[in-house]
Amino acid sequence: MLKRYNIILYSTNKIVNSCRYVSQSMLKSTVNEKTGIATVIINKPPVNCISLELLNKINTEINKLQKDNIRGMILTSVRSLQKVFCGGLDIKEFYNPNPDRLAKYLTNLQDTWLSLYMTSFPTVSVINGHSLGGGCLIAMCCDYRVMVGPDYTIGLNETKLGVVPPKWFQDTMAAIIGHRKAEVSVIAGKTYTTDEALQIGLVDESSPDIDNAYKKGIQFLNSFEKISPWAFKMTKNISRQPISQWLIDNKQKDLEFVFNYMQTPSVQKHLGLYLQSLKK
Ligand SMILES: CCCCCCCCCCCC/C=C/CC(=O)SCCNC(=O)CCNC(=O)[C@H](O)C(C)(C)COP(=O)(O)OP(=O)(O)OC[C@H]1O[C@@H](n2cnc3c(N)ncnc32)[C@H](O)[C@@H]1OP(=O)(O)O
Repeated sequence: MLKRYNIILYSTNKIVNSCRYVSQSMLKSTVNEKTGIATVIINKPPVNCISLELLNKINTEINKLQKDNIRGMILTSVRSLQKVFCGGLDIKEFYNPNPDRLAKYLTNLQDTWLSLYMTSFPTVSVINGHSLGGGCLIAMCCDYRVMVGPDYTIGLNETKLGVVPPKWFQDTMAAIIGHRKAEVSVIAGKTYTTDEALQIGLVDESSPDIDNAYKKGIQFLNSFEKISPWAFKMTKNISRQPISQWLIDNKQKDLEFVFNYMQTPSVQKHLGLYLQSLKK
């Protein structure tokens, strides 16, 4: 049986020297057997945008780590992408969608958010690049955020695409920076530089480089060495349960609403224009 570990969601290849397992595509996950800390690296060039397949992998991995009783996790993006932590949900999943696949996607998104938001072990996102829309969401699910800077941006920018960030996206942000600041932020689809994100409390620490950001993440996880895993889990659960319970209670309603809403001509038109604007 492994020790209890913390998780840092982070993008690097060289930190972990003692690997329990590594999956080769889209998501690399390693557990340092000495420290019990998992490093989960998103590796989906060019911008780590989240397709249905990547979503499945993230959810499966979190659930695996949950069973392995790790001490903590770092979540990050592969270094070779250089300037992107996560470009958000894959807009192509929403544009002219296949209805079956869209339903699967939205269900998986709900489940992955629930898994990552409610992990029983501590989690850190090492945000080593831009982190927009769903990218900001997964970073916000973690217990601690260290963002590399100064030139990257983070935020829930959905309104800029002509879509509405669902209630649980907005609640996740409000729990971190407070209702008023979150409201102003999501309405305008605001994105923040590393310094601005630090100032409003969207991230906990900043760092000029990735290695240092990773060290800060590890320090955060090590701060739980003397905390009982049970006390950690129960306290986090009490803190986050009101937000997660809303989704658990309203999953089907939320799914049906978003499923229909995403396919309306007006949303499709906006998504098409946004996709076009991203093309080189
Ligand atoms: C009553 C209740 C109401 C509730 C209603 C709810 C209904 C709402 C439904 C909610 C679901 C919708 C939520 C969506 C959340 C999101 O995540 S939307 C996406 C947000 N992300 C973005 O806006 C980022 C867009 N990308 C960029 O800004 C840049 O690409 C970058 C800064 C990340 C990186 O820049 P750079 O390195 O210069 O790369 P590019 O050349 O721009 O991109 C390369 C390549 O990737 C494609 N691409 C980029 N991002 C995405 C993406 N998110 N999805 C799909 N594809 C993407 C880009 O088009 C380029 O493609 P080509 O190489 O040109 O083919």
